[in-house]
Amino acid sequence: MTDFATRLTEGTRKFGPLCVGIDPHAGMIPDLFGGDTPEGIWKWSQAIIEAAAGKVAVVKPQASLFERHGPEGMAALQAAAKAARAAGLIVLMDAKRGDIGTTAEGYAQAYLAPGAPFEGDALTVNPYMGLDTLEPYAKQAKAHGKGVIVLVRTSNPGAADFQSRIMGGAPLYVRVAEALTPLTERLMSPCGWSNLMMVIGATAPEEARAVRALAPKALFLVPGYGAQGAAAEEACSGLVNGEGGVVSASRSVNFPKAAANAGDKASWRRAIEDAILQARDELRLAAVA
Ligand SMILES: O=C(O)c1cc(=O)[nH]c(=O)n1[C@@H]1O[C@H](COP(=O)(O)O)[C@@H](O)[C@H]1O
Repeated sequence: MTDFATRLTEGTRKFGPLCVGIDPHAGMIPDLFGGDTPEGIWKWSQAIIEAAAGKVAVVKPQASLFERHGPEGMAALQAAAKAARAAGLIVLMDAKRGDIGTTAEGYAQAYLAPGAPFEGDALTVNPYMGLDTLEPYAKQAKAHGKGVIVLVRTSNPGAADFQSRIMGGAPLYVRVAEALTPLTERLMSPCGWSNLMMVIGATAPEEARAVRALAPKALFLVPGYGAQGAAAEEACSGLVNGEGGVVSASRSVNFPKAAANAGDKASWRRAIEDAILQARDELRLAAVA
């Protein structure tokens, strides 16, 4: 079994660090696919996956935007994760789970266990309830070569409300990164990177450098490039010679202007592919600059 960190590192060596988000926002799914219905978001997700396959290594479906359609939306999420993995893409399930250890077990089984209903290669989780709550995910990661993606310094403006508060002389996000050191070690991959991935927003490049110094072996998931305003150079500030993580983009590659104006599926597909290739090439250059 080739583990998450190894596959991600090989994939980003080949394609660069862009991770294509799959974020079916309300009111944004073109009528070409059936609009904002469970069937529409599935057909649209499938088309995004087809456009991304062979151009990038990694995709990140956002669970809430499927969940809002209830069971049929969750069936679309399940189908999207399955289709992406079948297309050879590495799938980061973005559900930002967090619960006490005994019930976190359920989330770990739902998203990371082999054959799980929403099986991905890795899952985003919230560490706020404590290190013990990460154990069920770590157990799946260790047993099945999966990745655990822990929020450390998020990209949103409110990240400063709690994460930047000083705690014992250092910001809370630094304390979180420090506290994750033993888990990062436990989940080390033979490739030299850990199966522990940290979320570090592209909107916080200095914080990314600070966390990289503390966590030299953790992979980074860097959201905030594109629609949230961070530039490619900022997004890549925590990468090391182009390696050590991915930069995710959702709205900028899901809903580029040219795609909104497309009158048929072929021109929609061209617009999406152009947006993916432009972001991919920009990030690939910035990652090694
Ligand atoms: O974990 C995430 O993916 C995430 C963490 C974070 O700090 N900020 C953040 O924007 N995200 C996700 O990354 C994506 C960003 O989308 P865009 O702003 O459209 O590129 C969304 O799916 C967010 O939920």
